[in-house]
Amino acid sequence: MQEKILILDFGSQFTQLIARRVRELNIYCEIHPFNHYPEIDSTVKGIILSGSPYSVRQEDAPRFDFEKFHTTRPILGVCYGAQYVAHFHGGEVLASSTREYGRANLDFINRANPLFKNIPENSQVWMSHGDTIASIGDNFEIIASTDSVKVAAYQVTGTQTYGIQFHPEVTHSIDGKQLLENFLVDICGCSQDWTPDSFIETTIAALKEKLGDDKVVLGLSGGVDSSVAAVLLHHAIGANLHCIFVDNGLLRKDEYEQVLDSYKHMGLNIKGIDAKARFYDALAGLSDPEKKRKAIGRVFIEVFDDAAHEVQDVKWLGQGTIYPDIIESVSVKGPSATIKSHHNVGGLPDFMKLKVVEPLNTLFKDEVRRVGKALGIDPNILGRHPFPGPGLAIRILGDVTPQKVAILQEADAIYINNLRSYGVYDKVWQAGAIFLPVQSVGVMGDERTYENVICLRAVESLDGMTADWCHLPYDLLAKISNEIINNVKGINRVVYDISSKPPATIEWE
Ligand SMILES: Nc1ncnc2c1ncn2[C@@H]1O[C@H](COP(=O)(O)OP(=O)(O)OP(=O)(O)O)[C@@H](O)[C@H]1O
Ligand SMILES: O=c1[nH]c(=O)c2[nH+]cn([C@@H]3O[C@H](COP(=O)(O)O)[C@@H](O)[C@H]3O)c2[nH]1
Ligand SMILES: NC(=O)CC[C@H](N)C(=O)O
Ligand SMILES: [Mg+2]
Repeated sequence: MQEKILILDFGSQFTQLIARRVRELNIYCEIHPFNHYPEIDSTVKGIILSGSPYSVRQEDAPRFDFEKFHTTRPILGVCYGAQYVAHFHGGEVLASSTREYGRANLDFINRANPLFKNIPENSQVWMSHGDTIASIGDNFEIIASTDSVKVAAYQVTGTQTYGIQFHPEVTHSIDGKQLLENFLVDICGCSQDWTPDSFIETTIAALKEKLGDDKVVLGLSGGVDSSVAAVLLHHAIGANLHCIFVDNGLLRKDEYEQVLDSYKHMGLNIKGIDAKARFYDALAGLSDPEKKRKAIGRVFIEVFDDAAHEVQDVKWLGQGTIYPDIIESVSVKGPSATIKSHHNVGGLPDFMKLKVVEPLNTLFKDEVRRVGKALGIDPNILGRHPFPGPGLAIRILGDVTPQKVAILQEADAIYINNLRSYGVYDKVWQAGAIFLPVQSVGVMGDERTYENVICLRAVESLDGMTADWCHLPYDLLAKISNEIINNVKGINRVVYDISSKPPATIEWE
């Protein structure tokens, strides 16, 4: 059985980052809401309590059953997690006079404590809190301090429960990774054997057992996630995997033909379905982003359902869902406020009698790429920028028409080809052109024009959850702008998006 670390989420913006750091140490972990987690069985080697936007002093602050785990497993409370344990066990948490946000140095460290093994004097840590642990219970021992935060780290004496006020998961905590490794390896006893190869081996074995001789239909999009999912399933069930690639009329220029061709070379059993008209019909007259997404999701399901009937006796629908898709749709206080409906999360409609198989639903994107590499998948497929299932429909603001799609495809192709020829495509996490339904005045060949605007978007990111806009070179932007305005009929202005996520999102709808 796969050993793991459980991360209980109290709503911190850094919870995912904790998970990433744990995974980087080749240790498997799962995030669960503080009030809704699976059984703590023998595979759970330790528990991390996340930070939170709440204060432990608030009436409605998240509470959980700490006594249940205390002394049964090593526990590391981070920020809110540390404050929580201190506050309810003989100590006191108060509002500090100033909010402490940023770098600090540990001017006292108990070097004999295993949590601080190999961590140098004065180690820089990163703080983000408005409350402070003013006093601790008798059986607590301070194991690190800064000049303004006396209880920067503590241990509950005689137990393996620790609390730290700073955030080891943030890279500004220079020795944060070492501290996490100390906790996970030395204190929890994790074996660091979770690698792409071990993932592939256990996943293929588990898929074989789960699927037996059943047939699976998988939506293949040409993207990284579904490609890796398809190859894993292909290893497990061979010819019983039936891949379907839908031309929804919302793909990039020439993508349908190129993708079909590259998959045929991989030995996958793949069928292309031209459903352009069905998607355009469903989108006609819709301009609300959520309505557009819902309509696309519905048609996808209908097309998959038809395809499944054609194959006959299909029991499963395969999907390339990855971990962030799932995390984004759960929250610590009930279902999260929906920011965008990702069409592949949330289950299938009742009429579809298929069970869902999602071999990658515990992986982050970079882990999916590593697994794909270990499976020998073409680097050109693995290196592709993420492209949303609803495709160009959510990059055309407002209503979608085949004419607008054609304009956007041309502009987008010029943009992406230039990123490639300039050698920056692989440095960018994701790029795409956006069609703005805004007309502005221009002048071309002495004639007045009154045409639409294309916005270029390019971001850097690790997993799509947060993102910064890319500082693309001016000469490259100038070349792209020129080419688009000179070659794409209907466009007379190009702008560049300089918003980061949050508060903006990567896609515009
Ligand atoms: N045109 C399509 N044809 C068939 N299935 C699709 C299509 N577009 C999306 N899907 C399905 O929806 C899932 C979610 O799409 P998503 O874009 O998140 O993942 P992806 O395309 O596999 O990877 P990437 O994030 O790199 O684009 C895919 O894994 C795939 O199963
Ligand atoms: O499969 C998908 N179905 C969707 O409905 C969807 N919406 C956004 N995305 C992709 O998710 C990442 C984050 O996007 P946002 O910052 O726009 O939310 C980015 O990589 C987006 O391209 C989607 N992918
Ligand atoms: N990052 C945190 O967990 C913050 C905890 C608490 N809300 C505070 O401000 O101190
Ligand atoms: Mg995609």
